[in-house]
Amino acid sequence: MSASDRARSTPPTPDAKPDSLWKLEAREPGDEALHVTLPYEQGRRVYDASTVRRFRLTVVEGTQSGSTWESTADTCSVGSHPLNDFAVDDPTVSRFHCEVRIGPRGPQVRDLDSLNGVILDGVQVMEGVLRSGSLLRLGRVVLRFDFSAENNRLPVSESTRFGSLVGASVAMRVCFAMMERAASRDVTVLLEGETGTGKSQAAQAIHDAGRRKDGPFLVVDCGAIPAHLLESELFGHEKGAFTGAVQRRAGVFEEAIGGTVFLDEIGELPAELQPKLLRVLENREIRRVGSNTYQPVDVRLMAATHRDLRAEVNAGRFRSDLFFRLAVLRIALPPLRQRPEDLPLLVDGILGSLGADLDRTASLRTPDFLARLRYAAWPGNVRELRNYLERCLVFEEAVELTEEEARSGNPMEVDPSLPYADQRRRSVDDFERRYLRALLEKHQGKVAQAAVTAGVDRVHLYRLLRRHGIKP
Ligand SMILES: Nc1ncnc2c1ncn2[C@@H]1O[C@H](COP(=O)(O)OP(=O)(O)OP(=O)(O)O)[C@@H](O)[C@H]1O
Repeated sequence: MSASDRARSTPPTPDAKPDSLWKLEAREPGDEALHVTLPYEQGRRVYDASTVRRFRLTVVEGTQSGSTWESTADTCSVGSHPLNDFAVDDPTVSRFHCEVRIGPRGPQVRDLDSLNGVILDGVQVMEGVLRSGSLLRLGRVVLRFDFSAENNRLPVSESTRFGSLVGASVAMRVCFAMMERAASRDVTVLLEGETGTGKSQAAQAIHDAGRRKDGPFLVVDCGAIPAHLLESELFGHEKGAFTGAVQRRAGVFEEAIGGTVFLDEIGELPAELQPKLLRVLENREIRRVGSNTYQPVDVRLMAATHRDLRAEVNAGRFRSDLFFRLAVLRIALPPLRQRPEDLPLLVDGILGSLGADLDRTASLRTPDFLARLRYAAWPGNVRELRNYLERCLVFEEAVELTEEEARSGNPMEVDPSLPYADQRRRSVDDFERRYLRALLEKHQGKVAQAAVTAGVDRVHLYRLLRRHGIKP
């Protein structure tokens, strides 16, 4: 936070709590909880607060009939695991069944890939909009959603920047508030969000703003390293531990002592390595491949994922105990399409970082230009915006957006001003991209399996993926 940002502190809100530490609501002995209550702090720094409607979930059918849960923030996870915000003890309810969230377009429910699905007012949905009185059926249990009379306040940073990240929207400033908190403690952080939303930059910025800033910050992309090499990459190996281990080698955890290890795409961590990582988080110790002894490591861990790990837990692909150890503080970075009000700041910040002077920035960012950016879809989020702005600088004008960047939210939309052949190609391209992404998601990126399901040759599938720039 800059000195000028700090100077803009506002007086404490009337209901500011004197509590200067965040509260981790542990619900099982030894377990840190997923649910973090971020306090308002008096004295040193004061957060603005934005408000969200408070809501209530009541069990109207099922064994816990009559029990109620009232929101304290903007989200509620519901499931049979005791560490959910609202734990519903019923065998037909999945461990993480669904999430209710007050989003930019009002209250919504999202199915977390539960076994029995979410039936909203009689209709099965993956995502659906709620209204007061809506009924949610989860297996044999029915919940009613109601708004309460009061509002909840969310902690919002007073700053529109954290490290290299910028954003003026409430959603980003809520994230910045959490990042400021994460920097002031050694807590394990799980960063969630679509590709290009700034997860890696956020991890780096939290490290840089924390007490380990002079120590190493080492990144491992769990999805990019073959499973059989990942263990040695993380924990190191002894000489002769396996064919090719000609000498003893320290792993990333040893090399990062005094600093931070950032595990990108943690959802790809192979099942056999999950208990080993859990041990690092629980006991702060590692064992090199081929060694019989554990050694202590003083390392902070941060992780990122573009998947919802709770759905991975439901599917049995990710250990729930590891999820809770990682998710002591969860920061969900919102997609760019949900925060168009960030565009002017992002454009200025990115053009500046690309070396554009004030004149070039001013000539490019006309109201028309910003309006076009506002209606684009940005599936690759800020990374895609950055690439686009770089193109504009190279060509010294506001170049056309590519089809993918420009596509509005509705994939079925057709443009009758285009020739038939162009429109058809556009629709087919759109279908192919969405199909390929869903196919890979279903098969966790395993192209051979995906090709069998799709009924196409593996080589053909690779060619399609390459054509659309999709990495398995
Ligand atoms: N809020 C932001 N402000 C400024 N730049 C941003 C912001 N968010 C992302 N960026 C920029 O977008 C690019 C992508 O960011 P980053 O690599 O951190 O995303 P990511 O979520 O980790 O992506 P992936 O999941 O694909 O690895 C970087 O150049 C980063 O600086």
